[in-house]
Amino acid sequence: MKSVEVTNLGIALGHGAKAVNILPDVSFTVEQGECFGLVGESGSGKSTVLRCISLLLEHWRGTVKIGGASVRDMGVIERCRTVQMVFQDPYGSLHPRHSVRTVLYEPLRIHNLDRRQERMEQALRDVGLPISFLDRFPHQLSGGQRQRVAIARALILEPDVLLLDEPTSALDVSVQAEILNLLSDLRARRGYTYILVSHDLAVVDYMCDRFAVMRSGEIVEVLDRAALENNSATHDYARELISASIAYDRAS
Ligand SMILES: Nc1ncnc2c1ncn2[C@@H]1O[C@H](COP(=O)(O)OP(=O)(O)OP(=O)(O)O)[C@@H](O)[C@H]1O
Repeated sequence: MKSVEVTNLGIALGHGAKAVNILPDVSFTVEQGECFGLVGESGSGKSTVLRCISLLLEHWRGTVKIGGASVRDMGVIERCRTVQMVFQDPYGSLHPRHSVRTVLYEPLRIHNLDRRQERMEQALRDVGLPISFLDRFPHQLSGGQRQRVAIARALILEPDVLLLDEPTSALDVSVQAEILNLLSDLRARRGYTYILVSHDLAVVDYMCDRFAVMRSGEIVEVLDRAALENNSATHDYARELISASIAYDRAS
């Protein structure tokens, strides 16, 4: 699997005089096989970082390398087979009139991969769904099952890196744990590298080896998961964020 190096990533969004420097200058490195979290308040730029890495946004400054190769220098096919994204909302990310078979078949067709039926069946098995689900449509699936299909779609091209943008926050609490367990097992078995955006430090604690605390488009501190236990953050904002989360957990 591959490491990710983000160096001096910057982007302005909006047009003309209204353009806002959303990410002034972000740098971080994720080891191969690591789960690296991005946390911070709403609007701090976490999703924007993922959208730049995946080239959903293109007009950014700086460099993003995966396994030493710049994502900009990869062709679309190579990039899709290197990095895939899973979105927050499985309702929005699956086409309502496309069966699971179509969802999983399309990337195999576009990338001209062989053994398509076998790969589709394996992808469903990997995410804990029965093969019969190939003939279901999104409205015939629960929220958790939809997110499993979205994960299967991301994995079917056998990427090295998964970008996870709040992958459980649209789901019921009981289902959230199932999806986190699935993602965690897949990483343990296959060694994927994850970058996980979450506003929930309990999710980060469960999933991540290290995490970056973001504020106003900047990384204020990178911490080990262990820092959550005794709140050993040194930056004021990171310490406040962790304290607020601990206080919230104790109250709920
Ligand atoms: N297309 C756009 N044009 C202008 N501003 C944008 C655009 N997309 C995002 N922004 C702004 O960029 C900032 C960062 O947004 P982003 O979605 O990356 O934050 P986030 O930390 O992921 O927030 P959340 O947790 O709410 O998803 C926000 O202030 C947002 O309003």
